[in-house]
Order: sequence, then C-alpha cells, then structure tokens
Amino acid sequence: MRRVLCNSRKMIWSLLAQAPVSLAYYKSSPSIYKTKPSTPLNRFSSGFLAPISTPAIRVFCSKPGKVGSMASSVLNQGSISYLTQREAAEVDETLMGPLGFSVDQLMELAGLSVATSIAEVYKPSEYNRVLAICGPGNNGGDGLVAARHLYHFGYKPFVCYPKRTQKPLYSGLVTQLESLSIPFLSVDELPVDLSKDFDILVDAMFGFSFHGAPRPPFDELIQKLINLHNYEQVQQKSPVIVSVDIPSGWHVEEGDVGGEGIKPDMLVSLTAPKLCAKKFSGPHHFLGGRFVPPTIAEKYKLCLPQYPGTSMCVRIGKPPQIDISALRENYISPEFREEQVEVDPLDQFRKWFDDAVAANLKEPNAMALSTTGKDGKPSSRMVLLKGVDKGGFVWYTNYESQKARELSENPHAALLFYWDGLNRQVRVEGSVQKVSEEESEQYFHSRPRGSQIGAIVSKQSTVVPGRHVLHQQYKELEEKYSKEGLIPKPKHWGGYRLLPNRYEFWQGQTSRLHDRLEYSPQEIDGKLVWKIVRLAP
Ligand SMILES: NC(=O)C1=CN([C@@H]2O[C@H](COP(=O)(O)OP(=O)(O)OC[C@H]3O[C@@H](n4cnc5c(N)ncnc54)[C@H](OP(=O)(O)O)[C@@H]3O)[C@@H](O)[C@H]2O)[C@H](O)CC1
Ligand SMILES: Cc1cc2nc3c(=O)[nH]c(=O)nc-3n(C[C@H](O)[C@H](O)[C@H](O)COP(=O)(O)O)c2cc1C
Ligand SMILES: Cc1ncc(COP(=O)(O)O)c(C=O)c1O
Ligand SMILES: [K+]
Repeated sequence: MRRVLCNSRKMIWSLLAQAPVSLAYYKSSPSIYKTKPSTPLNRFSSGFLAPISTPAIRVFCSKPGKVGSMASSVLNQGSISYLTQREAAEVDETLMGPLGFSVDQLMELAGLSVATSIAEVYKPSEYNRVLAICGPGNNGGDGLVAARHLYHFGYKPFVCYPKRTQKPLYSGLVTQLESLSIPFLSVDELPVDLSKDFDILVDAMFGFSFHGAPRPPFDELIQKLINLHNYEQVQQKSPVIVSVDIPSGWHVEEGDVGGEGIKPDMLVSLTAPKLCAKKFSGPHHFLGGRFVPPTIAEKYKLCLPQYPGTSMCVRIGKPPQIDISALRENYISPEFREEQVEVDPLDQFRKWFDDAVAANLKEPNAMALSTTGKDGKPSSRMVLLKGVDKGGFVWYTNYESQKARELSENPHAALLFYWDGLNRQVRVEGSVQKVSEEESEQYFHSRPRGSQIGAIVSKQSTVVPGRHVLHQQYKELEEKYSKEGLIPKPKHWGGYRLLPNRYEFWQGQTSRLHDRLEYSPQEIDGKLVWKIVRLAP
C-alpha cells in the first residue's frame, strides 16, 4: 500500500480567501496570486498538479480473493472491481431500496463527484467554459448536478438538455441552474464545431442503462464529440471530454466495439467502474460516488480504492506519464518591495509565518536544518520550529544524533522554510547553542506521552535491527509508564537555538525574476542595525 497524498492547493486558496489577516493584502491583486504551470506537460495534464499532489491509490477490498454468488461476474483488474450492466442496476436498486437512499441524494453526490474530479485535473483558470450534455435518465441528472457545482467552483457552465424528464427532481435541477443564469442551449443552437466555444465537454448522455444504438438527437450529439478528434488535428487546443460513468454510445460491458466511438480524456466511474471502463485508455480515470456502505461492498465483493481524506473522488488507474524536465511552476505573486518590509527581520518573519498559518499550510513550522561537521560535508533534514523570539529559532532533537554531532563540531547552521502555495522561501543562518535544561524539560513534558516515550526509545541516527525492536521497547515503556506520572526526559534530548546573522526573504515571481531581500547586521554609530539589500534572483 502506498501512502495517500492529497491535493491541498485548492484548500489553501479557499482558506486564504477566507483568512481575515490576508484578505486586505491579497485583495490589492485579485486572482493573480496563483501558480500556474508555464509549460503544459501534455494536452491532458496542463493545469494538473505535479505527481506529489496526485492522490495515490490505496485499494480497499472487502474480502479479497473470495468469490461469492454475485462476485463471479464482478471482475477484478489490478485489484479494482468492474460491474456488469445487471450488477450496476442491482446495486442501484439496493441502495435506493433496502438501504434507504433516495435518487436525489445519490445523484447529488454523483454530480458532486464529477465536478470535483474535473476540478482536480482541469483548473477553471485554464478550462473555464463547460458544456454539459445531458441525457434523459439519471446520467443526465448527474450532468445537471455537476454543472451547478462547477458553477460554484468558478467555471462557466452551459447546458444542453434536449430530452427533459418531467419529474420534480429534474425540473428542480433545471430551476436551480436557471436561477444561476446558466444558459440552456438547444441542439440547434450548438455550433457545428464545439472546439471553439468550450474547454470542457461533460458527456452525461447515457449511463449504465444504455442499450442499442443511440437515437436522435443523441446520435448527432455523440457524433459532435467524435468529430472533435478531427478538429484537434488542425486546432492547437481542443476541448477535453469528460464522460460520466459510461462514455456515451459505448456498450456498457464491451466498450467501444467498433472503435469509432467517443474517446474521452476523463472518465468518472460512479460507485464502481462498469466493464466497459477496462477499455478506457484516456489519461484520467476517477471514481466517484462516495456513498457505498460496507454491506454493499461486501455483498458484491467490491474491491475499490480508498478515497483520500474528505475527497469526493479518487484517481484510479495510472496517473498520466509526467516529463520531469517539463515540471515547473510559474510563480505569480504580489510584488515584494523594500519599502514594504519590516525593519526588523524577526517581525518580517512573524508576518510571513502568520500568512502561512492563515493559508492553512501543512506544518508551516517545518524547516530544513543544514549542518556541517568538521569534515565540511553538509547534511540537511527537516525539523519543527518550536519557538521564535529575539533569542532565536528553537527546535528539539536528540543530542546524540548526526545533527547534534555536527553542531558540536561546527556550531553554525542554516534553516530553510518553504511555503508552497504562497510562493515563499525564507533562509535563516546563524550560530547555534543548546537551550537551557529547564527549557527542554518544560517542552519535553508538553509533548504527547507517546512522543515522550518515542524519544526515550529512539537512539536517533543509530542503526536498528528492525522496526519490531523499537515497537517492543515502546510497548515495555508504555506499560512501565501506564500510570499517570512524569516520564523522565532523557538527558540526551533537548533543544537548540539558532541566533540569526543573516535572513533572506524570497517571493516567487514570473519569468524567474523573483524578489529576494537579504538582511544582514551592520554597525552604524556603534549601533547594530539590519541592512536590507535586494539580491538578483
Ligand atoms: N448508484 C449509482 O452509481 C448512481 C448512478 N447514477 C447515474 O445513473 C445512471 C443510470 O441511470 P439510468 O436512469 O438508469 O440510465 P441512463 O442515464 O443510462 O439512461 C436511461 C435513459 O436513456 C434512454 N436510452 C437508453 N438507450 C438509449 C438509446 N440507445 N438511445 C436513446 N436513448 C436511450 C432510456 O430510454 P429507453 O426508452 O431506452 O428506456 C432512458 O430514458 C448511472 O450510469 C449513473 O450515471 C445516479 O445518478 C446516482 C446513483
Ligand atoms: C516535517 C518533519 C519534521 C521533523 N521534525 C523533527 C524535529 O523537530 N526533531 C527531530 O529530531 N527530528 C525531526 N524530524 C526527523 C528529522 O528529519 C531526522 O530524520 C532526524 O532528526 C534525524 O536526523 P539526523 O540523523 O540528521 O540527526 C522531522 C522530520 C520531518 C519530515
Ligand atoms: C524524531 C522527532 N523528534 C521531534 C519532533 C518534533 O516534534 P514534536 O516535538 O512536536 O513531537 C519530530 C517531528 O516530526 C520528530 O520526528
Ligand atoms: K455518459
């Protein structure tokens, strides 16, 4: 199992927008304080975050290997279950029958999954105009719901809904879209070539109940999507096709039998992929419909990936191949000028640290610590900042670790903070001392008891025969200290404090013309002041 990493950039921006401290600051330059890939990686992945922000897959099986009555036809490929048409309908009926779901609920979650999958890959800054082509059944309903969410995510949706279903659920969805002034286009109003007017085409025509050959007007609409591939050859950028659950026109189980059907760039399978999804060869296959209760997963022996965090969707299948040499961000940030900065670099640091906290960045206090021993060979590792004031920057560690040995040989070090999402880096360099024993004692006892025991167990930077050794010792100490009471701080555990003699504040800018302001101490009239200079990027 690989660790699930989640894409938090969207959270950063939504929270940054809400953060009162930062609002005034960012308002002055609306919408520009974003990063955007300067070079598209390929047609599909431009605007897509680098692999570290791609949710990795963790497959979750109800009972792997066991084949039950229904399970015989629930096929697995690479540990993911695929449903037949009949099973898909049966799962639907079970959810909406004995399990007490209403179609409205499931459709809302399905549509939301589609919208969030789209937003994971196609950023609204680059792919703004969305045409949702909606069919007469529930697949069409998913498309209507997705269009509404996409509107709220910052896209500009249009809807083509030629065969309206006269049920309150559907008329409600239409009213909701109309109240957002989302235009409804008839088939006749659509341009012959969809590629000029839209960036994303949501194919929500048919889902798992499709059978036979497409009847009008959907035959014509499907043909328009097929034609896009021809326009693509003459056009530089063509819109992407996102199919909801089933690429419309494809056989639900056999897929694109004649090989002349639509070729979606993204497929969002709902609940579990249907058999035709095995034939999907586009770059983005997602799973949505995070509502499958364990009873269903068990009954149908479903092997499904786990959704990361609170996400409504999860990528299945391989992420698109990335050309590492083409991975780059173009930093777009407010100007960072000499006249704006604080006279005291500590105040400037606090200001930027507060921004990082307000932006809800993960571990804003994580910093790289670089040291060198007497051999002059540098080494770096991350540590957590645990305090900062006039006295310096404090972190805690093991006094017998590699870093401690190097600091004893050379008491100078460099700290580096990188705040992704704010396009900021701060370098702090200076001399290092141990903090007082009382300070270390006090901090040690403020830590969770587990971490205190962990610090006793870990002879940091020494070789261990296996993880079981650490866990065995941990268990023994946990038992020993099970009663409330003080866990003694090991003598070899404590803090260091770096007293800065150089700071550098870096703000990423376009074309690599970043702002870099350096602070170094200078004596003027017998008084120490911080001199600020601008460095070339
Ligand atoms: N549990 C879930 O995962 C959920 C999935 N949802 C979505 O619902 C669809 C399945 O919805 P359903 O209404 O059963 O079916 P479709 O949307 O696929 O479409 C049925 C309508 O399409 C007509 N149809 C069928 N074949 C053709 C054709 N060849 N040409 C034209 N029209 C066709 C059909 O008419 P008939 O007269 O043929 O019956 C219906 O009008 C699933 O795929 C998900 O997207 C739910 O939203 C949430 C739960
Ligand atoms: C985000 C992060 C924070 C960390 N914080 C600390 C810390 O505060 N103190 C510490 O001793 N190790 C911390 N570690 C572990 C160190 O990076 C490192 O593995 C350990 O201190 C041993 O380093 P050394 O062998 O160079 O001394 C952290 C690791 C990460 C990834
Ligand atoms: C080994 C080790 N020590 C210390 C720390 C500092 O964190 P805390 O004091 O919050 O446990 C960390 C953080 O990751 C760590 O990994
Ligand atoms: K579809």
